[in-house]
Amino acid sequence: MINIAINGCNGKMGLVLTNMIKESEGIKVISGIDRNPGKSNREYPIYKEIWDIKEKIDAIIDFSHYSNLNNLLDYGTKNNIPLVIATSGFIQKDEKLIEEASKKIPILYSKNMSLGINILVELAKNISNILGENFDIEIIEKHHNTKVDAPSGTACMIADGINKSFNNTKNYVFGRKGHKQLRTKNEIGIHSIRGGTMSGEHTVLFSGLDEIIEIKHTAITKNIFALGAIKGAKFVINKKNGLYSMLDIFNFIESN
Ligand SMILES: NC(=O)C1=CN([C@@H]2O[C@H](COP(=O)(O)OP(=O)(O)OC[C@H]3O[C@@H](n4cnc5c(N)ncnc54)[C@H](OP(=O)(O)O)[C@@H]3O)[C@@H](O)[C@H]2O)C=CC1
Ligand SMILES: O=C(O)C1=N[C@H](C(=O)O)C[C@H](O)C1
Repeated sequence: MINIAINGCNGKMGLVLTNMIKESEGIKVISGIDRNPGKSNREYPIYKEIWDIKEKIDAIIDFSHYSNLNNLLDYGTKNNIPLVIATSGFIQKDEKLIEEASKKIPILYSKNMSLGINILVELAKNISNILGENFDIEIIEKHHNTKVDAPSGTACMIADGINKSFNNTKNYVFGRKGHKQLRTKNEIGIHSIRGGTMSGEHTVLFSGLDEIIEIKHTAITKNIFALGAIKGAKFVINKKNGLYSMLDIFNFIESN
């Protein structure tokens, strides 16, 4: 049995993950952490501080807030606990900290836990390699009206993937308010839409002369992210120190 703590257990993903783990074999939530522990009733204890966890846990799944990162990494590295980090909104400096911590413990970090998005990133890289500079690339992401960070981590992950195909020469342009010049060839536009209960939609547009290629992924429910996180926890607990992505997991699942 794999014993899990959920960081951000009172949030939307915390609830979906709790319910999905209940129906999964070989894995159980035994602790939760959230800044307002009394807000929800769960079948496991909820702590305000990660340092208060009393149970013996095998891994932590983090769907919380980017401001929690230091505590999470400190706790993980000091207690030798593998981490699945799904939270978004980190800046480059934070990602450097994740990389550093992964020298001491195994960390699975992915801005999107779904299989589909990870495939979309690979497709977008391939399309970019084929099209070269001839098409303008824009990414549009749509999420629910309670999402606190913009652009989505996934939109950045897609942009970073595409940028690799251009030897990291592209600039990112977030919206175009106030722009008084033409779009340049070396930009990737990133645009955020917020509304209702959309679980997450990402579209990449490759716009050329008189033709458009569009690839889109839609998360129909949040279950897909929870499922990926569960696979992530099962994967990461048996790994050596290092930084892993969902692509490592899908290879792992195929070969097992
Ligand atoms: N990688 C992936 O596939 C996915 C990643 N995510 C990411 O996971 C994170 C959580 O998503 P979601 O569950 O929808 O968000 P919620 O806001 O619903 O949940 C976050 C939880 O963390 C708590 N929290 C703890 N510390 C803080 C803090 N310092 N500031 C704000 N909140 C804090 C919140 O408390 P309170 O309610 O009091 O604010 C809340 O209970 C987000 O970053 C989101 O982008 C989401 C889905 C998929
Ligand atoms: O906040 C969300 O809901 C999501 N956040 C992640 C992101 O920022 O990309 C992943 C997913 O799109 C849902």
